[in-house]
Amino acid sequence: VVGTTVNGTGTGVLGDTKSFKMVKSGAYYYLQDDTRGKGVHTFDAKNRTSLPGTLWRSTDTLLDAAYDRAAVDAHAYASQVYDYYKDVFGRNSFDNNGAILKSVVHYGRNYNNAFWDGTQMVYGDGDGTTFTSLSGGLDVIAHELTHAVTERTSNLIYRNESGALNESISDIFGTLLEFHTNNNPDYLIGEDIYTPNTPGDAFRSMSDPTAYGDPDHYSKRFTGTGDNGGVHINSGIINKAAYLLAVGGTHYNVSVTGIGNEKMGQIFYRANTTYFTASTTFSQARAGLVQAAADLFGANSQEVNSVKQAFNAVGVQ
Ligand SMILES: O=C(O)[C@H](CCc1ccccc1)CC1(C(=O)N[C@@H](Cc2c[nH]c3ccccc23)C(=O)O)CCCC1
Ligand SMILES: [Ca+2]
Ligand SMILES: [Ca+2]
Ligand SMILES: [Zn+2]
Repeated sequence: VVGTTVNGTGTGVLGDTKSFKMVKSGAYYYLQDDTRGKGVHTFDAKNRTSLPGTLWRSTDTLLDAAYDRAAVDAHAYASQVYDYYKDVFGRNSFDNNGAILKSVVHYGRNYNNAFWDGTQMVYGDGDGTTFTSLSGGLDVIAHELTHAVTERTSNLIYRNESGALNESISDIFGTLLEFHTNNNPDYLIGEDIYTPNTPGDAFRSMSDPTAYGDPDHYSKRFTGTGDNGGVHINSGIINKAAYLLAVGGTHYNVSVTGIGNEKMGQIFYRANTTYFTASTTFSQARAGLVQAAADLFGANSQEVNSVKQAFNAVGVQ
């Protein structure tokens, strides 16, 4: 819509208060942020599955009803992910040309998932037991938006090893968003929205993928056809390598010197946007990450050595 920017405030999925930009047009206020790129727009699918639904409209700037919570987080967290890519990597939205960030909430009925469909981020409300509204997890939103970045850069094929690499990159930046914004950061994925009645669990772990049945070494990779050849399963191998690269540690008797989250993120961002291609395998990813680290820190740097150690530790040469 065409209108004037105003400040909105609201309650998120976890009951936390946050502020965001809205546009006032006539008598209504919309979840439209005109201050970031070409805009951040949040829609309401009204529990149906036609997309994108309608641009979120309110009669005031206070979104504190239960039905508003999913939209508040989708809008505020999408803005935070926009700011991260702009401030940290100088990337203006997923297309690096300010593309409008579209989010849709209240998709379907009790829909226990979320996805990037090539045009927008779509979030279900969950069934209230296995999941609560999936836009309530900053790591989930950054995960989905990173699929858009990957699609516009390496465009890693969403199947087998390139797909698991695609998945891991999304988990990595989902996690880096939590640390960058200091939003209860951890190396778990989906902890804020998974099993709302059970604290401390998640559906994936980067620090210990085996905690949720995912492999933490190449010798344990899934070779079946399910899950597009295990894209959400074998991502554990790269997730573990990324965790070790950032934090350090000894894994299967291989010691890795940690270099910190920021440098790990820089290396993965540069590799994904410069060296990875649609068909990049785990082994080729190692080479691309080594090259990215060399570009950033020098061929004989600790960072380069730590990338090699991390991939040795998960059995990828
Ligand atoms: O973006 C993705 O990789 C996932 C997209 C899944 C999807 C793909 C195509 C159509 C619909 C849904 C969504 C997320 C995901 O990892 N989903 C996993 C785990 C999961 C979520 N909800 C589930 C319900 C049942 C089984 C598994 C799941 C999956 O779909 O495998 C990412 C972060 C949070 C949810
Ligand atoms: Ca997390
Ligand atoms: Ca839980
Ligand atoms: Zn994903």
